[in-house]
Amino acid sequence: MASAIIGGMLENGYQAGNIWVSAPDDGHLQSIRKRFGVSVTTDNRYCAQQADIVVLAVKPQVMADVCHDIAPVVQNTRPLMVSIAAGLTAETLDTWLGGGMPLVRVMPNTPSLVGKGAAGLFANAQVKDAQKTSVQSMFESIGSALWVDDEDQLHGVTALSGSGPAYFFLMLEALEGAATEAGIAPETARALAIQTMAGAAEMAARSDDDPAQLKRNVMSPGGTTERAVNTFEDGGLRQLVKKAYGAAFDRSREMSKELADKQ
Ligand SMILES: NC(=O)C1=CN([C@@H]2O[C@H](COP(=O)(O)OP(=O)(O)OC[C@H]3O[C@@H](n4cnc5c(N)ncnc54)[C@H](O)[C@@H]3O)[C@@H](O)[C@H]2O)C=CC1
Ligand SMILES: O=C(O)[C@@H]1CCC=N1
Repeated sequence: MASAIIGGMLENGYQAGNIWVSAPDDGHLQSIRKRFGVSVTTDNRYCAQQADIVVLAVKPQVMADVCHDIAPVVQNTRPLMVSIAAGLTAETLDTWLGGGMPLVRVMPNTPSLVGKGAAGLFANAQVKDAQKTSVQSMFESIGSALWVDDEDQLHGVTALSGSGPAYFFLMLEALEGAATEAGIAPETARALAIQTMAGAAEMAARSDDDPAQLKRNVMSPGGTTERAVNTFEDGGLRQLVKKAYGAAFDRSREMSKELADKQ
C-alpha cells in the first residue's frame, strides 16, 4: 500500500526529494529507492524526524512496536500522523504515540496501485483544516478520497471498499471459471470478463441511472440476462452479500478490540 501511495504522489507532482521511506529490510528499501528516487532508511525514528506528515503503513500487528519506538521523536516534532492500518482506532494509535497527536485514519484499497483507489478518511480533533487538505490531496493522487464524520463508519468502509476489490476478483474468478467450463478459451474468458466488469463500473459511474435501472436495461424480457439474474436472486445472492459484508464489518470491530488490548 505504501508503494501505491508513493507512486501516485510522484505521478501527481509530489517531489521524490521530499519523501523518506523506512522499513527493516535494506534490500527492499534499495529497490524502493531505485524505483521511486526517494530517500530511504532502516531507522524509523530518523525517518519520522524528517517529516511534517508521517504515514504509518505497517501491518496492524506490528504497529504498537513502531509507534512506541517513534513516540519520543514525534512528541517533540509533532507531525501529522496518518495511519492506513485496518481496525486500529485513532485513540489506540494516539495512546501508543504518547498522546495529543493530530491523527488521520485512512482506509485505502489495492486499486490505488493503478490510480483507481477508493479511500475513506477520518480525522481526530487535533487535525487542522490545512492538514486535512494535505491528506486528502495525497489520497486523491491515487483515486478518490471521502471523509467520514464518525470513526466507527471506517468499519463499514473497510467492509465496502477496503476489502471490496477481493469481492470483485472472486466474481471474476467465478465468471471466468464458468465460461471456461462452457468451452471458451481461458484467456478469452478472462479478457471478456475483465472488460465487462470495467465497462459496467464505468457506466455506473457515468450514468444518471441507478444500478437497478442499468441492470434492467440489460434484461430483455424473456431473454438470457433475466434468466441469469433470477437465478442469482433465487440463490440468495443479496443475502449472501449482506452476510459477507457483515462478516468483514464484524472482523474489523473485533480487530479494533484485539489490537487495543495490545500494549
Ligand atoms: N492490502 C490491502 O488491501 C490493504 C491494507 N491496508 C493496511 O495497510 C497496512 C499495510 O498493509 P500491506 O501494504 O498490505 O502490507 P505489506 O506487508 O505489503 O507492507 C507492510 C510494510 O511494512 C514494512 N515493515 C514491517 N515491519 C516494519 C517496521 N518495524 N518498521 C517499518 N516498516 C516495517 C514492511 O517492510 C512492508 O513493506 C496494514 O495495516 C493494512 O491493514 C489497508 C487497506 C487495504
Ligand atoms: O483484509 C484486511 O484486513 C485488509 C483491510 C482491508 C483490506 N485488507
